Amino acid sequence: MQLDAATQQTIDTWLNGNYDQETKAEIQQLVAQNASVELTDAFYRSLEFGTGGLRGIMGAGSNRINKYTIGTATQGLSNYLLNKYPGEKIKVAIAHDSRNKSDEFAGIAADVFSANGIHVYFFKALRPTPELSFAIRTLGCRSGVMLTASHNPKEYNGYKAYGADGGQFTSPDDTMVMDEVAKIKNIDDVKFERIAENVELIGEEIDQQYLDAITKLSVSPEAIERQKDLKIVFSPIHGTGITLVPKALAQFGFDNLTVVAEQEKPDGNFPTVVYPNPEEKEAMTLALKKAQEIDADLVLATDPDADRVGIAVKNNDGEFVLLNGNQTGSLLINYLLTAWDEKGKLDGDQYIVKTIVTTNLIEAIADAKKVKYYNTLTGFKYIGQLITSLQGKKTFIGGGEESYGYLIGELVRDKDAVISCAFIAEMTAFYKDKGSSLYNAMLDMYVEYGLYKEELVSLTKKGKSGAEEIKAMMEKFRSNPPQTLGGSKVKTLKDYELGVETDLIQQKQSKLDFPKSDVLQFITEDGSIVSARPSGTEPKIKFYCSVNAPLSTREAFKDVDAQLAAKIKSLMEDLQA
Ligand SMILES: O=P([O-])(O)O[C@H]1O[C@H](COP(=O)(O)O)[C@@H](O)[C@H](O)[C@H]1O
Ligand SMILES: [Mg+2]
Repeated sequence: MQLDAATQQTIDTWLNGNYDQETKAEIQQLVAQNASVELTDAFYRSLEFGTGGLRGIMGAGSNRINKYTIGTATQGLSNYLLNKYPGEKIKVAIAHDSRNKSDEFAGIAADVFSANGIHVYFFKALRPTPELSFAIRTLGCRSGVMLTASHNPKEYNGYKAYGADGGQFTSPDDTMVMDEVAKIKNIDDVKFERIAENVELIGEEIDQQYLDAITKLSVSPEAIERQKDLKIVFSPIHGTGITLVPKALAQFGFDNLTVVAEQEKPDGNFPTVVYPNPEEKEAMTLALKKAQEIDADLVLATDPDADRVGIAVKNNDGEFVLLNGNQTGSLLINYLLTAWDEKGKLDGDQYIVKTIVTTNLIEAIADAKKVKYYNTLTGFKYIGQLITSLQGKKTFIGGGEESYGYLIGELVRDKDAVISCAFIAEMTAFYKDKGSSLYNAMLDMYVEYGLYKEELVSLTKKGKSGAEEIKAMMEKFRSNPPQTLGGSKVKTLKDYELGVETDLIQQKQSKLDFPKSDVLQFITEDGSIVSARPSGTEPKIKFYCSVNAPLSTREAFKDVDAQLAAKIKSLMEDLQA
């Protein structure tokens, strides 16, 4: 069997150390089978904090999610907190989603925090990720963790780690936590013995505070009052959305909700879908079926930890169409700015946020409404960080990213599908109340600002060899960038890893004002953008394409849309040539 020395050493540590029999048996079985690929993947490194915290496949190994890696991460986080807040009675909050073992891992995190003398507010049953962010802020916690792998396949689990502001850790604290985790060389240095008096159960009282707070954000309660029978279909896709989305919609005033029965029950095997990800068309099938059956106005579906939401609306031919994250995000921002404007609430102090791989349509909308916009790197944690840095100086109206994540208001510092569902329903009611529909509101938005069409192409490359392949692809684009894309010259290259923007026509370079990140962007003379980056949560390389063209009328939509689809295809062919 061919294993490198460091990997072999880690395996030996696990086989000889204080790990339980079940774990050792799992490793020994792989050793007996000479499963060098599996062993390498499981042990060649320790799990690292990526875009969305720790995330990995469940199983034995330093590069897997198991009670030992969760325990070690929590010990590292505890050490960081104890250093940062010496002499203080530190409080943290813990929640978990519906995945297999999420509850068990949440218990381990509680054991370790409490054993370190940290007070734990422990959600006694599954809850959405955004509610954890809210709880951290409301309960004056210094940190919090959410046990979830978000929308990843069922084999995965993970650990989203939050700071005192309710946002996921960003630099320099993310590295400080990781350094503390890396310092733990021996599993015996992790305190697994729970101190029961340090663990306090929480639940309904936080739910109610959260629901009351988000209801106050509502901008168009009159429209909802008149359209309260808006027919909404909702699916939690076997996740945590069920705990709060129906209540939030009810509290906003909607009283005609149908929950997709087959997907209502939380279940870590996600038995009715291939992936529990509302970005996947297939995951929306049952919700769409229900919507057709009852002739609904709106379809909403949330991912397992209820921070993402996918939606579908009826087009003018009476068919339900799925909107992508750029469309929903643009619609939300357009609605919010319109409604704030109508109420005379825009006074120059407000702002919105998107990420660099999210549609520039949002910039066009903000410009037209004279509202300031910001771009951040991919990762909602950067949006959260920005909100915290501007808190008290400017007002955050809303923000979002292409990967189905949005947030309205400053109560939470992560994407929030509960708030988003309420506001997507509110905007649908708003346009219906004006005699239009959400679909027509989208067409009108395109007529006003131009039709922006985006597509995400991801290539999956698993394991150590996959990671190397992705690295090589990025290097190739970096050293040999495309000259033309979709028939138009590439005029700008942005390299966020080097922090440099190059004007390829004038051969001029300038600095990019962003933290370093492995992202490349090619911008053509006709305004198309292609961004390439390795995913930080899944073994994938991602290509984000964005093209746009003017749209003269609602009726011209299908033709212009088809032209833009063809353009994206040719762009992607050029890129892969
Ligand atoms: O997975 P989630 O929903 O927690 O979301 C996390 O991962 C997404 C995908 O990231 P990547 O492209 O690096 O895989 C990011 O867009 C998102 O901001 C982040 O919060
Ligand atoms: Mg999620």
